[in-house]
Amino acid sequence: MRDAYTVEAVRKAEDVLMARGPEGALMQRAAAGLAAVCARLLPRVYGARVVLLVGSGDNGGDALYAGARLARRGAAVLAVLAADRVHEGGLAALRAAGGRVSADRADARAAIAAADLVVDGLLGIGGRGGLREPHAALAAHAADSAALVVAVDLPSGVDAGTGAVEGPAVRADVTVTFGGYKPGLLIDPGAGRAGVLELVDIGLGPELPPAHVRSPQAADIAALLPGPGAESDKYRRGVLAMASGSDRYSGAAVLSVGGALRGGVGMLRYAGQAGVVAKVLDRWPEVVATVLEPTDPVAGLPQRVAAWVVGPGRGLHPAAVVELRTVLGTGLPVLLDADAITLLAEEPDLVRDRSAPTLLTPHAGELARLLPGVDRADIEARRLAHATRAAAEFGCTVLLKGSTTIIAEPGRPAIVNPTGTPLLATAGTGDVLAGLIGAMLASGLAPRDAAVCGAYLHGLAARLACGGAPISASDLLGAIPAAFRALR
Ligand SMILES: NC(=O)C1=CN([C@@H]2O[C@H](COP(=O)(O)OP(=O)(O)OC[C@H]3O[C@@H](n4cnc5c(N)ncnc54)[C@H](OP(=O)(O)O)[C@@H]3O)[C@@H](O)[C@H]2O)[C@@H](O)CC1
Ligand SMILES: [K+]
Repeated sequence: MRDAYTVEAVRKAEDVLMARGPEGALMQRAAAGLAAVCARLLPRVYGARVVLLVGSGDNGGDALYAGARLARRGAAVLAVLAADRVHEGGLAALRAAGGRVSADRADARAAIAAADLVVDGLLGIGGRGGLREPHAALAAHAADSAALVVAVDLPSGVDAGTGAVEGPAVRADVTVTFGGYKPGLLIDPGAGRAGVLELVDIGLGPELPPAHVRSPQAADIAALLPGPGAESDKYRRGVLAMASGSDRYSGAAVLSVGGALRGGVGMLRYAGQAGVVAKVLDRWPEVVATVLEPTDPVAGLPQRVAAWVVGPGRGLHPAAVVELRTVLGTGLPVLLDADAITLLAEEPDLVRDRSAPTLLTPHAGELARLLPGVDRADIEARRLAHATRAAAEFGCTVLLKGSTTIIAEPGRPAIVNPTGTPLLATAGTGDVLAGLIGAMLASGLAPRDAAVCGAYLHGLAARLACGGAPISASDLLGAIPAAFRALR
């Protein structure tokens, strides 16, 4: 698990340690860790051309002390100063180690273009908003250079707490972060700027509160996943009921059912209109299906099931409303996706008043419907805040789909899924996800764990499907078994 902490929590922990230890000890630990990662990344430290981008704060101090360490090992280190005043001790250490210092813009540009390694020490957790000048120009030069870019603590211009990027920001190949991850390193757009993450332990651990945000790794998912035991039968593995698709959107039914079957559901009971039932059975003969009568849309809904998935491609007509009320009226775990979320926006109390486990899986546009006064762009820019708010307002688990999928539940740290990929931004992949998570719910996982496992496998399957080439939702279905195998 990667644990991320708010800036306030990190600063508080640092204060406690600084009051206890010798002055500057934390910065020396940070700089030593940073220099070690830089040395590892360079083919040879001796003679390597290293440029430090140095801002006015302690982030620049880290860069200067690390630069001094590299200079002592024979690297040609140049510090480019972005402010009139920079960390004095760090500057003195660099000079004493034989490093050079420049504040000349033309010099800086040429040196960055010719560098092997650029160390971004412009801003750390003290940064606010998009980069000002000359920081922005230096970040642009680093982006134009063939040099490897290593960010100190976080890429400058990324908001440490949220991952928001408001204007120019550094794009790093590697980010060396200190004491604990910051949410902005795990959540897009910040996560996309951070490259590979390296955590340096500076001893904050015992002073940190519980994580604000967590990001599960492969071993965490493997430990959560239900596996069929020797005595499993189809009922113990879970029976899932599904109300997805319609004669108009039959693909949503075929894909969501496929997601559940590939997700390891013991038995799937599907209910829908005659035409869509035929298509589901044609593709997935293992499904137990019921045709719903137009005159009484709920009489034929499956009974004796462990969990429900409602909504993908189901439509917004009156029968869908009656169906949604009926399913939410059971005491079973229910996943609401797509059209069911749009309907819920009209009757939010259906979930607010519910005490049984409930999971909403909106994308940003759907979440905007649930949160009055917020638009899609706001949600994209501040995903963590809005997912957390929706979970609190509806008193349930919320999985916000997107470039970084976030899973929020009241009173628990939010989870960031690390396997997301832009390849998933294609029609039908959300239907597959709803089915996959439904299978986990039916097997008995709590909504948060089911959502975490489903999102992780879904992203991994997308990455495995075509080796980085564009994929369809059907390709994604085909790759789910490989994603499971990769975790075993
Ligand atoms: N605390 C510790 O024990 C340890 C801390 N450590 C390190 O310290 C880092 C935090 O250091 P920090 O607090 O000095 O802030 P930092 O991020 O360097 O910069 C603040 C300066 O930037 C400026 N500025 C802000 N926004 C800007 C913008 N958009 N564009 C341009 N400028 C902008 C702002 O100026 P202002 O806006 O106030 O005028 C202010 O002067 C932390 O990330 C880690 O690397 C480690 O050594 C471990 C021990
Ligand atoms: K930085």
